[in-house]
Amino acid sequence: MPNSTALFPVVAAALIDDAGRVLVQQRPPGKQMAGLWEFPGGKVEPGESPEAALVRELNEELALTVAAADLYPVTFASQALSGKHLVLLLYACRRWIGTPALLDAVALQWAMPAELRLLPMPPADAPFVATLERL
Ligand SMILES: Nc1nc2c([nH]c(=O)n2[C@H]2C[C@H](O)[C@@H](COP(=O)(O)OP(=O)(O)OP(=O)(O)O)O2)c(=O)[nH]1
Repeated sequence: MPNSTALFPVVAAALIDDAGRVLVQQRPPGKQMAGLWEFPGGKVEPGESPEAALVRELNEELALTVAAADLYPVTFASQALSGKHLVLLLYACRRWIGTPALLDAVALQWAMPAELRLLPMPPADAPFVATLERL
């Protein structure tokens, strides 16, 4: 029997600066997983490519201008989440225009990949940290 669980596509970016630090943001109160630290990004809207969605989200959440060509697929997570099935695509990005602005999150911080282990993050993100440490 086919599995009818709806896929829930989400894109996220590891913005990596010249020092090798990665930008994470803290989810605001009232949202699912409030208070956890995440990679900037969000849901892929119907009809949108993952890259277009991430370019849009980085602009909406951080006021950054990013070219789709500067988004490099790194890895993904696949897990059940609230009755749906989350497919979370992680991209790396080392080039953007602008300075990250706090438009959506409670707080932003640049952290070395090893330091991310100390932050509470959504369950799907845990394997991403080890992958980023190896980049
Ligand atoms: N952006 C992001 N979302 C993540 C990460 N890890 C993780 O499990 N998620 C989950 C949390 C949410 O269930 C979903 C993203 O939804 P969201 O509510 O942040 O998306 P959005 O920015 O499009 O939000 P909105 O327009 O509905 O306010 O993916 C992550 O590292 N970054």
